[in-house]
Amino acid sequence: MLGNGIIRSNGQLWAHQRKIIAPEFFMDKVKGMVGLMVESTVPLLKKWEAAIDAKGGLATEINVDDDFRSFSADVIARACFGSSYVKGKQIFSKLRTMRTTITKQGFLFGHNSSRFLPNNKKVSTLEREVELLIWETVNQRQQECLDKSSGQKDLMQLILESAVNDASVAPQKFIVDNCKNIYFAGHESTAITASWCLMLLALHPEWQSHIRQEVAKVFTNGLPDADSISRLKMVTMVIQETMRLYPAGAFVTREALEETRIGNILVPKGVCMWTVIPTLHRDPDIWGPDANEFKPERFINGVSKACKSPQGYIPFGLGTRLCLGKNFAMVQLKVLLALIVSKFTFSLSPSYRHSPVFRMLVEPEHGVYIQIQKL
Ligand code: HEM
Repeated sequence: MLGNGIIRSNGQLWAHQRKIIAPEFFMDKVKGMVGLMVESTVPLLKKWEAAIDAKGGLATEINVDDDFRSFSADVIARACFGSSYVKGKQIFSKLRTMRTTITKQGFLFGHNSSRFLPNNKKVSTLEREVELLIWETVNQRQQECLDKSSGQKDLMQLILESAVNDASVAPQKFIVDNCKNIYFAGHESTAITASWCLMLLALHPEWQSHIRQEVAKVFTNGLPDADSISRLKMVTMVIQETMRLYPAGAFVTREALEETRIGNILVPKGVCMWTVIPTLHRDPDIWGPDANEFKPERFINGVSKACKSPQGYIPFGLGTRLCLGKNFAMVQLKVLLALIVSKFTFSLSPSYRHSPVFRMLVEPEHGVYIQIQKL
């Protein structure tokens, strides 16, 4: 599903791809995207307001998941690719179907290649359709770049140039694989984290109040900007605690490139090690006896004071392969949560059924339903 893009590649090819993509998500670049993140939040806020108005202002049930997916799809498409949302939306929905089809077969990443399995035929068809759509978007983007000849290059343009200039890679595969990687890594992980945040905030109205007070103090004119976003301490703590309890990415994997000793375990060359993030994040030896409870206050003095070991908290992984969208995801989540909580009050709907499920990412199996009212 992810081809040979940045997520699955190693060695020279990985280093080359990381060098192109990572700078696009450095904090100074991300700070410049706060405005477009706010713009992408507005339709969601309006949609929820209209739903409440339609009920005469009474508490209204809302399923948040699809709206969060649309929001993060919009942000990533506009921030990185300048592509039209309509095409982006089709790509995301096909990638999502691929992800759920693959995980139905019980595989983690990649799928059994036997063409006799009925689901594999579906996955291959979806794969072809996704590649075609991405390629159309690339062509459209190439034309836009020619028309505008703008000095500012976005991620799509950088990937395009790199593919054309590098003789060691097949340009079409390089572009399609990396677009799929960014769409996949950047879109659903953020949307799912936002769903878990709303579920936990719905259960903890006192944290909605803390966020509201903070937002009132920090935002001028009720809207975030690059400076005020970095001062949202309560919002950050809520996101950190949510990602401790429900990290969207469930595993960090590493292959031993040579025989390696870890403590008193000898890991033979070629063995792949999987660290299960949710287990680590709920280990009472690292987090204390309240490890299963939602307590954002544990992060008040930062991650290093919240747990016994800095490697005990890894929602974005660690080391050289640390998630390169970490800043982008955090800022996006802060904008979204701050605006929602400053406009609405909400509780968990009786329709919500708690069932975290692993489908490459850990998501709420039946979605998150809330009862929401305007403030
Ligand atoms: C809340 C949202 C997100 C979570 C929980 C998350 C989590 C992760 C995790 C656990 C890894 C593996 C790190 C490792 O192996 O040490 C990872 C890698 C990665 N993430 Fe994210 N991520 C999120 C958002 C994003 C966004 C928004 C983007 C891009 C726009 C992104 C792009 C990537 C890429 C490209 C990698 C592979 C990095 C490499 O192998 O060099 N992620 N992410």
